[in-house]
Amino acid sequence: MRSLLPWLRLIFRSPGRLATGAILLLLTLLSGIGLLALSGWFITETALVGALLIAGVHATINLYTPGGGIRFFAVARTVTRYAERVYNHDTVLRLLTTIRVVLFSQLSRSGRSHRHDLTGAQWLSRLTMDVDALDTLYLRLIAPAGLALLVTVLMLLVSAIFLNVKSALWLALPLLAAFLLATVGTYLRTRHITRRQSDRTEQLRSGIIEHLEGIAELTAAGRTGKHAARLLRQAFESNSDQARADSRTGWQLALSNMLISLSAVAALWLGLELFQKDLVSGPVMVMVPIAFLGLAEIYGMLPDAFGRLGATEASAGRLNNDISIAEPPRQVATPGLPGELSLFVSDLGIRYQDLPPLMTHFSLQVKRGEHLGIIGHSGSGKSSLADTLAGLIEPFHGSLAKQEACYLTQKTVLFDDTLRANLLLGNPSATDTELWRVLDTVEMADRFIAEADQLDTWLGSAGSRLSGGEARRIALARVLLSPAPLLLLDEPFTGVDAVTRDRISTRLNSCFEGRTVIGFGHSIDALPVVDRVIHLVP
Ligand SMILES: Nc1ncnc2c1ncn2[C@@H]1O[C@H](COP(=O)(O)OP(=O)(O)OP(=O)(O)O)[C@@H](O)[C@H]1O
Repeated sequence: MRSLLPWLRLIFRSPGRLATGAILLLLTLLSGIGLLALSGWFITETALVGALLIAGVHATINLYTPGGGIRFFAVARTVTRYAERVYNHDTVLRLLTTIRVVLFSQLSRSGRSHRHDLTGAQWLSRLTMDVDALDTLYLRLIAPAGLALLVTVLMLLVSAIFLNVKSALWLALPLLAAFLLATVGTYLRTRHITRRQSDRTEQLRSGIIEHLEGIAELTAAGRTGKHAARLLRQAFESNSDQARADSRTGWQLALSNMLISLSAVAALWLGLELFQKDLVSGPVMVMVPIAFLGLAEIYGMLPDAFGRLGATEASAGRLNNDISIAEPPRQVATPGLPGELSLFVSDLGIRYQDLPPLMTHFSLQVKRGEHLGIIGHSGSGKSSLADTLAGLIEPFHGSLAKQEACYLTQKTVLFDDTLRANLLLGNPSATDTELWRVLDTVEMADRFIAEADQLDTWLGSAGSRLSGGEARRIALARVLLSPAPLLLLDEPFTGVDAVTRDRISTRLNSCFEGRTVIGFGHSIDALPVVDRVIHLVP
């Protein structure tokens, strides 16, 4: 339950809205109960008056006031239900916005090192599922449970007034039991299953995304069937949990409904005793039990909501974990940058989560306009260092100061958009002439001049309409367009053949003039021309 606390605090940030929504829900429920109770009273009254008239006894009945009351409750029920739905769903959408904004602003502060274990699609799927589980916490669970208690107390007061206090106390017993069965009982009986089911669903969704992303590799290895069979098994396990939880929730609902019906029968029985002693009238004797039946509407909402509470806790736990790793950024000194330097790094330490440090006491000074190559074996920490210099990974100690930098990451990232839009990300004010010039530098101008749409050619999802080496050169062109004085290039020529690479390297010299460039690669050949080289040794 504790996992829900931060989210409950967030939900109760606007108590006025929540209270208004609850009042509208209460009015809907009371209109429904009023409609049932008054109709029961009226039908009994007319039946009794009819019987008296048949027996030749003089009797009169006022048809208009109760008839008007019944119409009032019927209209009020419809109107308040409509208003309640519109208002409360608007509240839920607002809550969703608040939760998303808070969550994403916290996550965006987290270092890249914390996000490596899931792909973008897996993150999206997981966060959507977990946030969706939270947004109905108030409307499905808190408001109905609170109102069920309130309406129950009101009903007991009505019984105390129309019957007597002793009857009300007797009637409180089955209602209290129905409430506990529908809420705490359902939660306790389903929480382990639904928590496990939530984890399994999360793993299944993640597995399906992985399957789709790796379908080419799986097909090539002839493992599609085996992989799909594993997913089907996971889906079966998740569905079995769901079925088990649904069955338990169904039983709780049935038992709680049975107790409400029992309370109605008990109210009739207690009323009958009072009727026989002439302490209540016949219509009142019928009205109270019928009003009790109206409680089934609000009680009926509870088992489903409490049956999902375990899954909601699991979602909240996962989100809390994401946020806790997202905060707080470590305090790394950012000294002033001496005028002649582009980058100053002193005593830097890099570490992934709780793993042993990847790098300690790393110091480096790069002069403005200098072209530096940092080379090392695979796994020596080049990309981690580049991420740290770019500010994507928070170092655990040391100090770092740099000029404004533009970073070509090791992974080529292109957006499902036009060539122009992809390039303009590097410099939104670049002219078409500048775009063609930079395309020429990376030897991609001819490729797109031949296209009908030229700069407006669509690149496809993640640049899927380009070869690996072509996509890399477009990503490089985007970085070259940036006006940043410091460029960080992680393996800039991945996928580009050696002859093309050498030609582009020569052209890059003029682009790099006056700018500081730090290239990261396995060997000096993999980088543009550099003035100085550093070897990273793991
Ligand atoms: N998110 C992460 N969590 C834990 N360890 C990581 C993470 N990312 C990288 N590492 C580890 O850090 C080490 C350095 O990785 P890094 O990617 O920086 O090396 P690299 O020199 O760029 O390698 P390559 O040339 O193969 O790209 C490796 O041992 C790698 O397994």
